[in-house]
Amino acid sequence: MTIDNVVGTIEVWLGFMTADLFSSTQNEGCAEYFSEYTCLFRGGLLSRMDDIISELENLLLSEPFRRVVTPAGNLMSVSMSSCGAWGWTSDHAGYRYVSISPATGMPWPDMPVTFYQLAVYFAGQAGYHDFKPDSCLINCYRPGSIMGLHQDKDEADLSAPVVSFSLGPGAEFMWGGTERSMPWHTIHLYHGDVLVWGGKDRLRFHGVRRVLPEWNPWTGDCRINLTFRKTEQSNL
Ligand SMILES: O=C(O)CCC(=O)C(=O)O
Ligand SMILES: [Fe+2]
Repeated sequence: MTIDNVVGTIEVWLGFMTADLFSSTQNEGCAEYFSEYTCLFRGGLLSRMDDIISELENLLLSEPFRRVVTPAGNLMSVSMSSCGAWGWTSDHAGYRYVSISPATGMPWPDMPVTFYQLAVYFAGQAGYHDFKPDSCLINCYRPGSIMGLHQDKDEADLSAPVVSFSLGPGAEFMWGGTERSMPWHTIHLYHGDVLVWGGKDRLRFHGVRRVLPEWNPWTGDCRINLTFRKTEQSNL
């Protein structure tokens, strides 16, 4: 790796870069680094879009997007669906993973093989081998939807990365530190992008500040984000 291609790939990350980055083999298949543990594959999904969208449409028939409330009783602006053995949900009792969809009373739809294989592939390219996601949360951001700064920490296995697919209108993704009070930087996520974070970055605060008012031929005005996680819940 040359200094040129490192510099060319970093949008705003200079403050977070460490000397480790230059000697790291953690994510040597990575396209763009944001740190040693976070990697972006711009447009990584574009060649598979037909398959992804048709699987998505199919699973949304049995598990449509729905809005959930936070434990404090606030309706989230993002609507959600899930597939895989475990689905993330929230209500007055708290944030958690469940194996039965609260909306349908049925197990969540199976995770499509295409989704699973792509998530495993990009995790591997980012240096996270043996990733076996058992949950895929699907978020739909309509114009005006946001997701506040948060950590993904409801998974029992924090050694596995989070693999995130972005579809549809672009978004300003906030990428912060391991404390809420730390400054955050903007990573622009666009249609077809894959972002993978894990290791020391696994508990970084992050969120979506804004979704661009765009119309996308595949998803219309809805930004869809899929996050693959290994939850390793034990009471299945
Ligand atoms: O929409 C995104 O890009 C991130 C979603 C997210 O952080 C989450 O679902 O936990
Ligand atoms: Fe998150």
